[in-house]
Amino acid sequence: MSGKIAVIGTGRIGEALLVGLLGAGRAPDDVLVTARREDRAAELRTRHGVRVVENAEAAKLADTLILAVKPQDLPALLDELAPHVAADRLVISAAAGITTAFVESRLTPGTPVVRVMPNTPALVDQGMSVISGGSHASERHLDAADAVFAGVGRTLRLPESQQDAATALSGSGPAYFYFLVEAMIDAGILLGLPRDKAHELIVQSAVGAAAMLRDTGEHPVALREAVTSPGGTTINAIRELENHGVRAALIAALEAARDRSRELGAGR
Ligand SMILES: NC(=O)C1=CN([C@@H]2O[C@H](COP(=O)(O)OP(=O)(O)OC[C@H]3O[C@@H](n4cnc5c(N)ncnc54)[C@H](O)[C@@H]3O)[C@@H](O)[C@H]2O)C=CC1
Ligand SMILES: O=C(O)[C@@H]1CCC=N1
Repeated sequence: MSGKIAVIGTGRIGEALLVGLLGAGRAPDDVLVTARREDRAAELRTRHGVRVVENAEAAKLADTLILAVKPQDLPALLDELAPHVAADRLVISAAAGITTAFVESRLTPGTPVVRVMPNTPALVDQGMSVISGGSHASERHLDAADAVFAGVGRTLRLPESQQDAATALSGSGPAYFYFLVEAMIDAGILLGLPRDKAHELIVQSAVGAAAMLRDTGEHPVALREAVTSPGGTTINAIRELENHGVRAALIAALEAARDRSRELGAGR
């Protein structure tokens, strides 16, 4: 399935996907976006050279619709789009928590719906997108969704029952790393380093650690052990992390994110 793609709701993740799609070589003429406010529409036109259209027009013109509005705004958007979405279109929802069954229930019966949980590193082609099909999504539709998101990073298919967990891990995941980086830069300040130098040291350490995780195939425990010299500095830091319950805090944090994803979908 090729043709035009529309990003409906071009906020933070919508724009990240847009940039990723254009960066992956999709022609600006083949990408439509929608925005609620005219100043935002003008910004998107100037910044990315894409056509900004009304939601209804996007639904009529695009073969694939990516819905990237907040879960709370999705019901109203679906009601607005439904009369204009032909049942041969592919509808991809990126809304946390919202089930394909809910989206299907608001559209023409038989419309293929795919649920995708992307993440913002799609902006730099390093996204992680988790894909699940609804009841009318065939292998061809899943392949089509896969092809769109593979252009902006890695993709993984999981049963929809695991999407709330995936949302907690990879959808929200980048935020946890930014939080850690922010805290580690603060530590650099405490240790007397200038902020820009602390930033450089931590960001490059994060990039290096991420590349090691991805490229060596080593388990994170082995990689951490290789940094942790007997009687050295790292083990003192690790002891403090364990004393402060950082591992348990992360487990609880991701569980809370998973629960919120479930809540967002509940009753819808
Ligand atoms: N921000 C992220 O890292 C991720 C977000 N998501 C999901 O993506 C969705 C959007 O999240 P964000 O981008 O963070 O929110 P956001 O608030 O930055 O973007 C939502 C955009 O949708 C627009 N919008 C709302 N109703 C509209 C309508 N009827 N027609 C056209 N545009 C409309 C808003 O004006 C806004 O620009 C949510 O459902 C979220 O669960 C999924 C994965 C990652
Ligand atoms: O915070 C949120 O609800 C969205 C979903 C995953 C990442 N951001």
